Amino acid sequence: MRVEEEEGEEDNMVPQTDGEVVALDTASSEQKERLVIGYALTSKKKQSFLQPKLEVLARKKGISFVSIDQDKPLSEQGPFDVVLHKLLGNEWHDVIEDYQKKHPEVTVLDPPGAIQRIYNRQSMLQGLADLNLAECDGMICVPKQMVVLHDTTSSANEVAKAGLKFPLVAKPLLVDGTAKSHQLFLAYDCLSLAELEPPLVLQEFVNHGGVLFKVFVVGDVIRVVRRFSLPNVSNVEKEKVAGVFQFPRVSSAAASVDKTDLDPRVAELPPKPLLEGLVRELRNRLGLRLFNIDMIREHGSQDVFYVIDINYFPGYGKMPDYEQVFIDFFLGLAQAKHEKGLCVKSGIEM
Ligand SMILES: O=P(O)(O)O[C@@H]1[C@@H](OP(=O)(O)O)[C@H](OP(=O)(O)O)[C@H](O)[C@H](OP(=O)(O)O)[C@H]1OP(=O)(O)O
Ligand SMILES: Nc1ncnc2c1ncn2[C@@H]1O[C@H](COP(=O)(O)OP(=O)(O)O)[C@@H](O)[C@H]1O
Ligand SMILES: [Mg+2]
Ligand SMILES: [Mg+2]
Repeated sequence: MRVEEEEGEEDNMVPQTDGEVVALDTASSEQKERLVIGYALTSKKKQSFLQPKLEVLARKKGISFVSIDQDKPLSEQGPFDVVLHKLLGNEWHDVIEDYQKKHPEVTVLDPPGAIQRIYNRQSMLQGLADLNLAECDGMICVPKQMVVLHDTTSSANEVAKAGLKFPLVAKPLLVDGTAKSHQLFLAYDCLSLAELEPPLVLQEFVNHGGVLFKVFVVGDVIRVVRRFSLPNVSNVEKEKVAGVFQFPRVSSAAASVDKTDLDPRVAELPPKPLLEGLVRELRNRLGLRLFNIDMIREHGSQDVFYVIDINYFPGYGKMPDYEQVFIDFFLGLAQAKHEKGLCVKSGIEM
C-alpha cells in the first residue's frame, strides 16, 4: 500500500492544451483496447472526474470509458469489464445489484450495499472505535454521537443520558447527494435542539485547530490533503454562547491548505502507518475501493485522530495527480481480469 503527500508531480508527457490533446488522441487510437469501463455518473461528477487528461492517459493505455444509458437495460449494454457508478436513488442501486448478480465477471465499483452503509452517518462510523490498529503509531477515535429520529424537543434528556457535551454538531442522518444532506449546525445548548430538523445525528464537536485531513483512497493508494475546517471553540464561548448556528460547507473548499501558513503541530499529516492501518481495515470492513475519509487531530495531541466523515467516490478531481493514480488502478484491474481470462477483449496482449 502507498501513502503519498499531496504535492504530486506533473506528468510532462501528457499534453495540457486542447490542440495537443487531439494530436495524442489520434496517435494513441491504434492502441489495442484492454479494458472497457462503463460509467453511470451525474453530469457534475462526469465533468469533474472524466477530465481530458484522464481520458488521454486512458486511451494511451487501451482503457476506454463508455457512458451507460440509464434509460436502457444495463444487461443490453456493454459488454463492460468495469462499471463505475455514483447515482442517486434506490432504484439505481437495485439495477446495479441485479446486474452484478447476472454478470459476476464484471467489476462493479463499488457494491451498492457497501455504499448504502456510508450514506447513513450512524452506520458510517460504526465499528471504527474497535479497529485493530495497536501497532500503528496513534489512535483513531470517533466523536461521541447519538441519533435523533423523530423528536428533537425530547432529545435534551437523551443527550444528557448519553453523556454528550455541548457544543454538538447536528448532521442530517442520511447523505443523499442533496445540498440539504450537507447542511450542518452547531448547537450550543439543549434548548436550541428544538430548532433542528430530524432525522439527524448529534455529534460532539472536537477542537482540532481548524485543519482537516482528507484521506483519499483509490484501491491500494492513499493520498492526503489538508483543508481548512472550523476553528476551535473556546471555553468562554462554550459558556456564553447559546443557540444553533448553521456553518458553511468548509470541507468542500476546492483549495487545499498550504502547510507553510500553519502551526506545524496542527498541520503535520497523520502518521503513515496509522493511515495505512486505518485504510486497510476500512477497505475490508466497508468493502469499498473508492472513498475518502475526513479526519481531524484532537487539538493539543500529536497522534489522537477522529474520523468524522466517510464519502463514497468523492471529488477525486481535487486529489493531486488523480489521473495517473486511476490509470494505475484500472491497469491493476485489467491485469487481474486478464490473468483470470475475464477481459471483454480477451486474448489481447498486455
Ligand atoms: O462535489 P465534490 O467534488 O466536492 O465532491 C463531494 C465531496 O467533496 P470532497 O471530495 O470530499 O471535497 C463530498 O465530501 P464531503 O461530504 O463534503 O466531505 C461528498 O463526497 C459529496 O458526495 P455526496 O453529496 O456526499 O454524495 C461529493 O459530491 P459529488 O461530486 O459526489 O456529487
Ligand atoms: N465532530 C466534529 N468536530 C469538529 N468539526 C466537525 C465535526 N464534524 C464535522 N466537523 C466539521 O464540519 C465539516 C463537515 O462535516 P462532515 O461530517 O464532514 O459532513 P459532510 O458530509 O457534509 O462533509 C467537517 O469537514 C469539519 O470541518
Ligand atoms: Mg465531510
Ligand atoms: Mg460527507
